[in-house]
Amino acid sequence: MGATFVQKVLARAAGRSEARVGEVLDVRPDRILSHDNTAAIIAKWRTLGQSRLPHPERLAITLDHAAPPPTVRHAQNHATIRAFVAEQGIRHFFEVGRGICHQVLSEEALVLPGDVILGADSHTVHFGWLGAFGAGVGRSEVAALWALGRIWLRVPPTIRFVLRGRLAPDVSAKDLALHIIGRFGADGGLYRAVEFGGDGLATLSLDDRMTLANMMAEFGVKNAYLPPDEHVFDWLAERLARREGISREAAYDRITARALYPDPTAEYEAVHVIRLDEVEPVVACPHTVDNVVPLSAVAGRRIHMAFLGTCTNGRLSDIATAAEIVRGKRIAPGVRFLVIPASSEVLQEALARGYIADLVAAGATIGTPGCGPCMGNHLGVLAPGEVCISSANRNFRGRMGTPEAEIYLASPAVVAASALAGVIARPSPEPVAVQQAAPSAHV
Ligand SMILES: CC(C)[C@H](C(=O)O)[C@@H](O)C(=O)O
Ligand code: SF4
Repeated sequence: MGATFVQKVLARAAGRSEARVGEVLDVRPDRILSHDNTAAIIAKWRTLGQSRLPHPERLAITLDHAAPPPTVRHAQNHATIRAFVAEQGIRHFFEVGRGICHQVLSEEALVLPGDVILGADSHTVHFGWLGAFGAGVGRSEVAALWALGRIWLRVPPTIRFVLRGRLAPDVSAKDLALHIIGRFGADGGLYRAVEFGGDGLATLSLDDRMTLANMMAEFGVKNAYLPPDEHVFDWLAERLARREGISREAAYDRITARALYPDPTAEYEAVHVIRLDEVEPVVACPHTVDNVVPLSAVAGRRIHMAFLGTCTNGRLSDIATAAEIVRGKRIAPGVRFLVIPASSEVLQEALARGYIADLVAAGATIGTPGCGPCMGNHLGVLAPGEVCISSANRNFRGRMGTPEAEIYLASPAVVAASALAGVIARPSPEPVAVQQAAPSAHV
């Protein structure tokens, strides 16, 4: 019998030739991620009697969740992390403004196909976009990982999604992810691995693949996996070559050498075929990500803020889409349109291509690359009674500040179109009529 991706990748990281589903393995990750929560991990690690990291090169730390720091407490937190980074000689450290951990580690080619990355962040499943095993773990686990370099992981069963066809032009990878979560439930993938396959996969851009893998955290999965192709290898090779000062060819060889693919005879818990051309624009309504309805069911709902950003949809293609929609127009009175690029690389490219100028001319506000108000830390939280349309991945009650606000999740195109219309809107050249009576939040 063949093996799934997760069986192969965990077996290799445990120094074994194979692994059965349900087996607990002693896994050695290639990379250990943490961010602003690193200070809490340092404290736990010290209580384990530790004072020197045995493998500082395996760590990667970003300052992104409250960056720049909004309070003295946050600033002190960052200062503690910087002191630790200097003390332990941690090379892979990314300052305020560099961007969100998942985006930055991808751009820096610090995670390669076939790698195992564990992070103190639930969206570490993101790295499935490039064919790595990424999983979130708790802060205590990270402290133990720093000390021991190993952790027990149970090999999960796998659900396979076979993608066929192509998404319609007004449908995005965000709609696809929400479609899956809405159909199978927010716990549909609990302690499961998901694998994507099928000829539809090749039609997804790299940004789309990142969005899809990232959103699988909201499906409850242990990890997500998309088989890496030459587009992924090329994207990484250029970056790895730059970072390591090696030739592109040498980087390419290193990247492809460890890529893993499931066997055609692998056993799956379930296989679902998704016809991409049947996926429609959707919105996740407050206050759960699986409260998914067709866009038309909530179109016309009055909004106060439109937020474009996060590790889910803060990339160049997302900003390009938004810029195209608002170019030469003005955002609706009474609406704030907040745009926060996922990284400094995204911001620089968006500046060079004129997208930021278009957005600012239309009345948008641009924030420092990072998480922004995604989890309610700073940079644009909501007031009681306010409604936000957001390109993020979570709409839990209280997520962006007050429990009395409502968050609707949608694609970047819908976020931008809604910023113009002042109501949840489908991107369209036609003017959108404001609905007088707002429909219930729980449509
Ligand atoms: C702060 C961090 C631990 C958290 C996570 O694990 O996902 C955050 O990134 C989030 O999106 O809620
Ligand atoms: S952007 Fe949001 S979801 Fe992503 S890591 Fe930051 S807080 Fe978490």
